[in-house]
Amino acid sequence: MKKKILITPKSFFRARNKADEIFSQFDLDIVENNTGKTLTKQQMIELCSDVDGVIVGLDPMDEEVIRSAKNLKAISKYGVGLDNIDLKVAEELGIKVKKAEGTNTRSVAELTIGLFFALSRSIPKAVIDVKDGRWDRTIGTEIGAKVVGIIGFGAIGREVAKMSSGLEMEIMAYDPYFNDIELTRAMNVKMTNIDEILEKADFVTLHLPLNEETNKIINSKTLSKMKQTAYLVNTARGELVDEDALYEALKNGIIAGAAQDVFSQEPPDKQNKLLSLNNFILTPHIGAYTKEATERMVVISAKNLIEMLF
Ligand SMILES: NC(=O)C1=CN([C@@H]2O[C@H](COP(=O)(O)OP(=O)(O)OC[C@H]3O[C@@H](n4cnc5c(N)ncnc54)[C@H](O)[C@@H]3O)[C@@H](O)[C@H]2O)C=CC1
Ligand SMILES: O=C(O)CCC(=O)C(=O)O
Repeated sequence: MKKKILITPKSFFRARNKADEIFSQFDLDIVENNTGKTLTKQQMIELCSDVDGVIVGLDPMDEEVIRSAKNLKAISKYGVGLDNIDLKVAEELGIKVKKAEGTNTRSVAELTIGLFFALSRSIPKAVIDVKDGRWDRTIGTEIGAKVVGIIGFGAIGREVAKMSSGLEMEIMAYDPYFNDIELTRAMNVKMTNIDEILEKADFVTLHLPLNEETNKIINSKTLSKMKQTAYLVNTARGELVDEDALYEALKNGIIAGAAQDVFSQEPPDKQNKLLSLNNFILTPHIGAYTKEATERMVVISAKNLIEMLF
């Protein structure tokens, strides 16, 4: 029987041909998000009203959207963060949910390491300076032998650890749900508590999911435990960091700098105070935006949806 599906992520359509090979074997009526943007809740309610399945990016799939989608049987996440999907309601209604596990691990880890360098050598400032006619040779710091503190030791956290090890960094990690001691020994990673990470790390990097437990895990109290010379890097989710507290910490020299790929509101408001700070750098949620990762996300999210629907 024909199934109607909705595909929302903009970058899905760049590698669309990879999914067509999979879709062509099934009887599908495909609706596409042609706005080129993340959809609003109202748009999701309208577009999901009669679909059997959805491949969803960062668009809201909250309780109201899910309950209003009367035919919905499957949600395939284009990516790995499930924080935009109300998993409890989906479970209650028997709607299957699957993420495209591991598809963007390498890309996010590479961006994270790139942000370490961007911060430690003030690369964004240096580019702007020279283009604006200033020859200001800022003295940075080396990364080798510095301590990286990884909060969330899942797929991306472990990939960052591997790359940090190649840079000869000392590696610490905090993850209350990770207990493969053999692996951490083999990787030369010290598993510890969050306080030791905050107190000792030169780079604190976030790789944990957003949920009730982790919302604002970085706040004025945790920031105050960090070294004045330390950098915070967030390529996970904006809401993990209290942005007002981060602004105060950066402005008052509580920490040296921060980089974010993600914001609690995307795109951030032009008035967002963080954007006015020289020691704050950012990228527009491009962690998974590589040719390789998007192709993997397209293939796996398409396969996952088909598996759940047929
Ligand atoms: N910037 C971007 O474009 C992307 C961002 N992400 C974000 O990165 C996150 C991590 O992705 P993966 O590593 O693939 O997920 P994963 O599920 O493999 O790893 C997450 C790890 O966090 C740990 N964790 C859970 N609660 C924790 C807590 N309270 N404290 C410390 N650790 C905790 C889990 O035990 C798990 O090991 C995603 O949830 C997503 O929000 C993921 C992909 C792309
Ligand atoms: O870039 C995307 O659309 C999704 C990437 C992401 O944030 C995730 O995988 O959770």
